[in-house]
Formats: sequence, structure tokens, C-alpha cells
Amino acid sequence: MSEAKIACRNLWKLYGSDPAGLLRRNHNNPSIETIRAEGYVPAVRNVSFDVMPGEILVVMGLSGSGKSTLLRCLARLIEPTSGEVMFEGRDILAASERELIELRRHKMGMVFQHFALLPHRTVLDNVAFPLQVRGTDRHSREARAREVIELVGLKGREAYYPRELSGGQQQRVGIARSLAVGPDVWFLDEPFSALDPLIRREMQDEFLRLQKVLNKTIVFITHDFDEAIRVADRIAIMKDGVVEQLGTAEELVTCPATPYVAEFTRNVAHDRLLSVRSIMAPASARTPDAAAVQAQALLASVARQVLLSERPVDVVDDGGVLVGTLARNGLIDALYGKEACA
Ligand SMILES: Nc1ncnc2c1ncn2[C@@H]1O[C@H](COP(=O)(O)OP(=O)(O)OP(=O)(O)O)[C@@H](O)[C@H]1O
Repeated sequence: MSEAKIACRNLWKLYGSDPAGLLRRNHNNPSIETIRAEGYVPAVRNVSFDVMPGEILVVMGLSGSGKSTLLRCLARLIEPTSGEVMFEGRDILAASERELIELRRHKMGMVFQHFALLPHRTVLDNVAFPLQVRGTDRHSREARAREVIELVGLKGREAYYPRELSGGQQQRVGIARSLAVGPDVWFLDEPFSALDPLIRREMQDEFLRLQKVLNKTIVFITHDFDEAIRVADRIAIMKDGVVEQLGTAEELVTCPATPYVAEFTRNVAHDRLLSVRSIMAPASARTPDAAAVQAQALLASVARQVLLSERPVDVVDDGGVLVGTLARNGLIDALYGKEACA
């Protein structure tokens, strides 16, 4: 039995007059050429993956690659054409409308790029709104709203109206609102895309800080690979509705499965992404050198030492135990040489 929080299997979403019929006529696996030739839009094609509890899965891809459709299918805001979506082991495609509403109200939080705050309500009322919808009494919902407002760093602005806040602050209100109901799962569709780069970075840091405290299961859409690297545990790269590769940022960068993935990851500075552990050579047990480097350190932070050392540098884990060595040529190969993909 899978322990995944969310699992989708063979998920399809095609737009057109009779997408289910198209799938049936083509053994549930029509080619993209057939789909297009018959006048259908291939939004999501045969996508399967698991999102584990506490994991941040980032979905990336160019505009139109199917990211939002996929995300909405996971929450069943859009009805998939076929396939399976399991939420905590429950088939949500079999859930009734009432069960779905309950699930979304209690278990799912959503934040979108253009988060529609209610303009005539204060920050406090905006954040408390989902609880009001749920029927929570005023005292409890306001207490909870104040708690999450503080969590996102907006304490003191409870009585402001959205128009009195900056874009970043408004997005924080959106985030607080989605957190008010205490969801287990968070769906974030380009939550920071509308913000300018500095604020965006600040929000990413804030988001990571929050996630450390909250430990949600998160599906996060972005079209920015730098953002993906910063926030993701794993990244799924989509093209024309298909997940071309799903893996850690390191895997995507060092072993891109397709030219499209390679194109996405081409400009990533390897030394700021790869850890010593990912390229070190194994070592047999012995006492490490005093100048050993940490296995989880980024290559950028150890490059000088390794390049200036005549001998391979020892690598130790958190506990100071020798776990490998890193030689100058190993570092040069990883940064400038040909990648070694298994
Ligand atoms: N209601 C709809 N009817 C027909 N086609 C649609 C509909 N919604 C989305 N599509 C198409 O499905 C494809 C995937 O769209 P989707 O919005 O999921 O892409 P995306 O990767 O999220 O793009 P963006 O980054 O621009 O938001 C696109 O070709 C889009 O035009």
C-alpha cells in the first residue's frame, strides 16, 4: 500500500468535444499527433506520480504545458478525462460533491498567482473568511486568523484593507487565508510570480521558514527554475501535458532525461546546486583529515580548497565520520566536464 499523501495514476485531461471517446478509441493512449489531428487539446497526458507527506513537489514547464490543469485535477477542481487521483488513500474521483467540498475546506489550502482578496474586508476578515464559510464562530475564527497573520509576518496590520498593502503583503494575506483552515495539503499555483524579484526571494524564504514549522505536503507550480531549486524536494518538468522527468534538482541538472529538460536546466550554476556528497568518491573507514569538508556542503563553498589541494580532500558527514573523498579532477568534471549519467 502506498503511503503517499497524493497519488495520481495515468491521469489524462484532454479538452475537446468527446475526450473520453478519443481515449477509448485509442486504447487509452492516443499519441499527441492523434490528439491534435482530431482537434483536441492535450493538457495532461498519462501522468503518474506520488507526493509524499511533508514533501514539496514543484511542477515546472513553459506556459501551456499543463501545470495548472494538473494541479486542478489533483484537487478535482477540474474533472480529469481519465485516471486516478488518491488523496490519503481515498479515490477523490469517486467522492461525492459534498465530500469534495468537505475535503477542500478541511484538508486543502490553495494559493494562486492573482489571489482575489475581498477588497471591502480587512486583513483580519479576509483571513477569517474561510472559517466563516465553515461556520466557525466569530471569536474562534478571529483568534485563529490572528495566529496565522502573525505567522506570515503581518501582525499589526489586521485592520488594514487590501488596497493599503503592498503586493507582497497582499500575497501574505492570501497565504494566511489559505492556512487559516489548517490544511494538510497546500496547492500553490505560481504564488509569487506577480511579485518583483527581491520581494519574490523574500517570500520564498518566508515560505521555506513556514514550511519548516508547518510541514505540509505541497504541490507548487512555477515556471522559474531558480525558484524550483530553492523550494523543491523534487521537481516534475512538464511539456505538452507529459511529465518529461521527475527528480531532485541535482538529478535533473546532472542527468536530464530529454533535451527539453536539459534546456531548462542549462543555465543553472552547478556549483551552487550540487553537494559534495553527490560527486564524492567512496572511502574506506579511517580517521578523517582535520581539513575535511562536509558532505552536504555545496561545491561552491569547497571549490577553492579542493582545487588548491594536491591530494583528494576528505569528506565527512554531520557526525564527523569519513564518508568519501573529493579530488580536484572530480570537481572539475562535475563543473565543466561531461556528466556521468547512470
Ligand atoms: N478550459 C479549457 N478549454 C480548452 N483548453 C484549455 C482549457 N484550459 C486550459 N486549456 C489548454 O490546456 C493547455 C494547458 O493549460 P494550463 O493552463 O494547464 O497550462 P500551464 O502550464 O498552467 O500554463 P501557464 O503557465 O500559462 O499558466 C493549454 O494548451 C491551454 O490552452
